[in-house]
Amino acid sequence: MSRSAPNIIITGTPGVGKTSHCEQLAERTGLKHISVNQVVKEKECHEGWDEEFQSWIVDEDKLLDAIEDEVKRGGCIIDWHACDLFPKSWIDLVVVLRVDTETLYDRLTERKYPEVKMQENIDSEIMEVLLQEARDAYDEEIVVELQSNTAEQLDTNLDRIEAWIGQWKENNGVST
Ligand SMILES: Nc1ncnc2c1ncn2[C@@H]1O[C@H](COP(=O)(O)OP(=O)(O)OP(=O)(O)O)[C@@H](O)[C@H]1O
Repeated sequence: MSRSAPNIIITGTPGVGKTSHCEQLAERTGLKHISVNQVVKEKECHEGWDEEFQSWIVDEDKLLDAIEDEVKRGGCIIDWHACDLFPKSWIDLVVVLRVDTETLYDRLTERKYPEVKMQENIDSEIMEVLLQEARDAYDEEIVVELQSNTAEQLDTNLDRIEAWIGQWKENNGVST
């Protein structure tokens, strides 16, 4: 099935700014924001709640089944802190958001994250875990790393992604 608009994953360590980017990008472009957290919760794509990490234990097969039809039509912005479970054939662009350690620390402190979760996320950002995961799972040319420390960077990122969507549509013969 050919897509009428590209599918984009916006990923990164919790607190980098995925939701902020996805919501504003959806508003600007009309693409659909798929918040995986919300899908997991609403469609019960999980095997229970992890108390220590305060997060759902995701059933990936159920999750993929839940979003497959929508994603295959195209025009989805997938918002999640993991990316390698989505089939390569579904995805046109993977944006990995990055943030400085101090900024991430402040954002997670504000959210009152449990200590174990806070440390895990900060380590993960320092070790570039999500960037590596994206590079391992997708072709190099569709993986883009963008900084998300400031509101100015967020705006510039949105401009870049919006321009990329326009270019994708042109390349794929989709009128805008
Ligand atoms: N580029 C940015 N500049 C300044 N503040 C930002 C930026 N991106 C996000 N923030 C702020 O950081 C906090 C976390 O952002 P957001 O919820 O978008 O992150 P997230 O990656 O979606 O987190 P999670 O994975 O937990 O859902 C919010 O208070 C948001 O306003």
